[in-house]
Amino acid sequence: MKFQFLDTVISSVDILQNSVLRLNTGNISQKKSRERLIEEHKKLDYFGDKNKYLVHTARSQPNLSLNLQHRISIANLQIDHKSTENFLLCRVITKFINISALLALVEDPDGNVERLALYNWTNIPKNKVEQMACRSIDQTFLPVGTKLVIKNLSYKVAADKNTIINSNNPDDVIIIDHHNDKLFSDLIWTSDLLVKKEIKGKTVDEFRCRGNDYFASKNYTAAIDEYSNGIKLKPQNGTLFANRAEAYLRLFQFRNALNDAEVVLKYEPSHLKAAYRKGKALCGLKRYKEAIITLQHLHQSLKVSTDGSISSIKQSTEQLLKHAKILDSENKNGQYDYISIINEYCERAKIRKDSKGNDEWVHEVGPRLDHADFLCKDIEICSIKGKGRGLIAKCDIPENTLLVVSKAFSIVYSHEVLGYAMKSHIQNDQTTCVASSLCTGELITQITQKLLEEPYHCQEVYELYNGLNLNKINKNLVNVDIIGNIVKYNSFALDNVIVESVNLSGKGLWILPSYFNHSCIDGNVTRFFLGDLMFMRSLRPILKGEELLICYRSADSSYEIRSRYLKSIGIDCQCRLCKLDKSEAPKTVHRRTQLLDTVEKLIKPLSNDPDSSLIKRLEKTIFELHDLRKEHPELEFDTLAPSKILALAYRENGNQSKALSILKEVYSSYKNVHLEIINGIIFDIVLLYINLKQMEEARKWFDIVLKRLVEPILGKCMDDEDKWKKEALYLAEKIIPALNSTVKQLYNDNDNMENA
Ligand SMILES: C[S@@+](CC[C@H](N)C(=O)[O-])C[C@H]1O[C@@H](n2cnc3c(N)ncnc32)[C@H](O)[C@@H]1O
Repeated sequence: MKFQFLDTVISSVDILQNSVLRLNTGNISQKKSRERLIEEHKKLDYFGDKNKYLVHTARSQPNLSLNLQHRISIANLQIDHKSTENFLLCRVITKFINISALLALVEDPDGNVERLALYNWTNIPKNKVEQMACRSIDQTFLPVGTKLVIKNLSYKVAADKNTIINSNNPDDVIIIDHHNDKLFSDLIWTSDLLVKKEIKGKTVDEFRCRGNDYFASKNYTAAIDEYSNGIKLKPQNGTLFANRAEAYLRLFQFRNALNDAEVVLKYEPSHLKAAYRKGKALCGLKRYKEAIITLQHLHQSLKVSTDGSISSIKQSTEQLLKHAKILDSENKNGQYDYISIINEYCERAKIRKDSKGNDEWVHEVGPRLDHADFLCKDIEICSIKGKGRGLIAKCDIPENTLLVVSKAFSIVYSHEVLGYAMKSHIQNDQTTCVASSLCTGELITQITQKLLEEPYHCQEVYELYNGLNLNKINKNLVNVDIIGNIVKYNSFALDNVIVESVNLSGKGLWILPSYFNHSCIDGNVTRFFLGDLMFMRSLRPILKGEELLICYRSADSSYEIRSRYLKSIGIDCQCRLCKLDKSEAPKTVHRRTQLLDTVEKLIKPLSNDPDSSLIKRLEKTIFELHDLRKEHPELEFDTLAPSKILALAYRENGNQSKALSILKEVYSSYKNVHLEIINGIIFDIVLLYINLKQMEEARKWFDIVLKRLVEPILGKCMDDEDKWKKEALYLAEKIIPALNSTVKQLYNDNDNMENA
């Protein structure tokens, strides 16, 4: 299967190769030792394609003539530079493995080692005769010791951020054998010269120390290798298992971490660190109750211990136990401390100014938050006619009830693929489009990588693939085609929340929210993102048996845009808005398109100086747009944005009361529709009242917008209104810092705030 990301086509095999490379190679961009590279290459073998292929025959050229001056060493290769004149003389030092390209390690005469990827060497045979000639890529393919000359090579940074030599044309690779090796007969290979001193077998302790060194440099994959080598020598070594458990925790491989911690505890039940790590792994695996029992047990034994050296683990255990209890309560009761979650979010999404005043991420990745999932017991997944599965209310559900909280299975932020500087400084439609495409590609790769690491997740992910017969596929086998489809049909784009003027965008896969079906206009569930956490609440009272629906694409985008997207994911939406849109006469559709074009042209120069003729033309167009839908004014959304602009134009012309009346009219017509633009309209009303110094009215409207902004997170105010409002204000200012100055104007001293 091929995936198109902008103008780049990537095959599922390439995605698999990237994932396998990342999985098996310590993701550090630094030159690695020969030993380390060999270790990593060995691990790729497991993922190698064992099928037989028609393989290009490597050439030996008896009359090869080369200008030896153009021989280049691996150390002199330049990233992203294609060398047409120079050639590389190298020698194969590992067997080749087929993962979309043929991968092996080569050394040059100076002893430098690098990865080599040979592309376009294999073919899938078409006919029987060719099939006979097929072979597997094994030890006999360009065996270890084969000397090669490679022309036209390029040097790249691969998906795992390590370097790799690429050759795309088999004709550029020439075997150096007895026919032509005279060319290099004077050359001495450094590795041949090395005195082969007897390498003493490493001890368990040496493996442990090397593992610790890798751990300290945050290369957890390499650390795991070293600990594993030590474990092979001495399978009862508790320290190695305990250390490896921590390395697995750092890589979020909780099942592996738990296994290791349990091995230690089997032999050494009082191993404190292993018990702590077991508690952590259980939290990661969402087995909160077991985590609490483990940690309580540990806490108890630490309490009675008189050993002074354990104070730090005592403290961490107390903290982790407290956290496990919080996670358990979140999971069981849906009780979330929103203030602390928002604080945690702001901390992790922190931006600071660099010396030139540019925004700079303190955290290059994330934010990813550590909170539990929640599923309201009053809803369930059922089969829905014509839609596959969906969610149904088991009983009547009040407005603003927390239905689901879900942590992303995997999330990719735009700044992680683009770099924050690029995202913030070249923010335009094109960047957004590039970012979205890159995020999708990266999301598929990361999910693939996660499933390769922990195949037990496959089932919950594959079950999202509507229409997939799970009996027919191997649930533990990672399949990039399936993952690609799951991402296409189920991924969510992050489309809200602004913290410190940072617009976090990205894409993710959330498991439970993926079961919600779509309605353009009759959605009864809203979603709200805080980093990788998605909160879903009922938008209005929902009756028993009613389907819970979210909106995949906003109703105020045109039918053309909406339906194009919905069709791409197999939805022929039958909501009242789509039915009306579909039933419209072509003449009406054409006229609307013309009018919307006119609006577009009219509002473009508006930011300069809106004159009265422009206002008149805008009013005329808005009137006509209304008129096109006069039978169904409740389903007319085209005039929302132009009306907001019209009000702005009146305000710029000094007619604030007219601006106010336009905005208030829009609000009263659309206040029950869940559209983000309505919040902007109410906020404009607040600002107009502030300008008019009518603070009481301003505060009244501010309360309306505050509720609309914060209720999706905090829920409705239940009893203590003052407390609710204080929390709401705090959250709103964190989420939308632009509110800060408005709040100050509205409640310009602390006393007023107290009375708010
Ligand atoms: C995110 S999934 C929702 C869960 C899905 N129904 C399932 O069983 O896995 C999106 C898919 O659900 C179906 N779907 C969602 N909303 C729909 C609607 N309004 N009408 C028809 N199919 C819908 C489409 O097949 C769509 O590709």
